[in-house]
Amino acid sequence: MLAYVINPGSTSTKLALAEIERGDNPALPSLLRLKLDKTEVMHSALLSGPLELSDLQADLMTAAADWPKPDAVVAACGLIGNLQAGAYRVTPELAEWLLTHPHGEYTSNVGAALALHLAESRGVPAYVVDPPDVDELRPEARVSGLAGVERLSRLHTLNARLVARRAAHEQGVRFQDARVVVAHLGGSISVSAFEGAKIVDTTGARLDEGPFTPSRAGTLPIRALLDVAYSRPRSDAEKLLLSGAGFLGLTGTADLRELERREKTESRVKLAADAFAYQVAKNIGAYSAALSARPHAVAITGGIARWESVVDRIERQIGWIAPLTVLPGDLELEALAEGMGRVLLGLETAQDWTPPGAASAADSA
Ligand SMILES: Nc1ncnc2c1ncn2[C@@H]1O[C@H](COP(=O)(O)OP(=O)(O)OP(=O)(O)O)[C@@H](O)[C@H]1O
Ligand SMILES: CCCC(=O)O
Repeated sequence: MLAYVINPGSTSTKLALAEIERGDNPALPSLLRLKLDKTEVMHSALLSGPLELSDLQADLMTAAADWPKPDAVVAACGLIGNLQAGAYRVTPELAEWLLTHPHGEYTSNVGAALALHLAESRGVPAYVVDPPDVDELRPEARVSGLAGVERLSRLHTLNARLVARRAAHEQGVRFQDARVVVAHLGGSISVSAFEGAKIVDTTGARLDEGPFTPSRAGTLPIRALLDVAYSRPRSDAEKLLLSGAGFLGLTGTADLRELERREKTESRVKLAADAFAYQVAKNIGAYSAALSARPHAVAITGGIARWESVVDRIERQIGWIAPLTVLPGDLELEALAEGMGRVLLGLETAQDWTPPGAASAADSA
């Protein structure tokens, strides 16, 4: 099977021609064979209007001009409304909804429109896979200690699901039978618990919970949070918590490659790295406890998984919980291709998207 794969980013769009086949292990049917021919289309500004969209559509058509006809086109997408994980058919309504209801700074809001354009030009269907707001939380995971405040599911779904599946397969366990904890350690961070192929609990990835990040504060003591909130306007508080905290606030830089070099000679940097590894380990422990039994695997991914001494510290602390899989960087193109492949190969069924709220409005009518 062939698919065009699109992953829009803030400065470029990653594209791939993916060849996807069934693997040869009948015990692990979703362990697919994947060949990706990757390319990158640069764009100078965040897309915000129809002109920029048509420019990018034209760029992608040029990049894929010589590619053979695919069976489908698949793209990453933004928030589409608290759904189950998996593939969703892109309709003109979904593409338009993502462009006109962008929640937050999700550059991938444009993904569905790009996929639809390329797919229509080739006469094949378009899909999006595993949006960031996939919501499969246990009912009790939703409840906070303050009535009316719900915990949200918003995470690095694409990468985390792929990494969870690979970690399960590494232990010889089918994803739907596995319990896995995934820590995505990138520019933003989420730690999530997977059971029965569902994301049953997560720290979330933005103004939610979890470890500090290169420039975000992560979970804070409530009294400190109140001090921050009451000492400045909300927008300044958000700016501080999202882009003036974490490693940046503790050491003066969010460049972790630089900190990796400095940690041997600077006690302040070593303490920050110790604290980061400690917070990640504690969250892995907490999300292991969200599972019904000991996890089959723990996995670490994202750019920070390249910082070897941090990974070593984490492994020393959580090694007793389960074997550790380390997959540095992000594998979003692979995740999109595999998600598409599972549908094209008949291992999963694609779902139809309805706008958030449409079902409940219909129910109450
Ligand atoms: N070799 C390395 N050693 C230490 N840190 C590294 C290394 N390589 C990358 N990083 C850090 O990883 C982080 C970037 O991770 P990643 O590329 O996963 O982030 P992103 O894609 O920008 O964001 P996100 O993962 O939240 O979508 C940066 O803070 C960078 O400093
Ligand atoms: C998945 C969410 C990532 C972010 O908002 O940083």
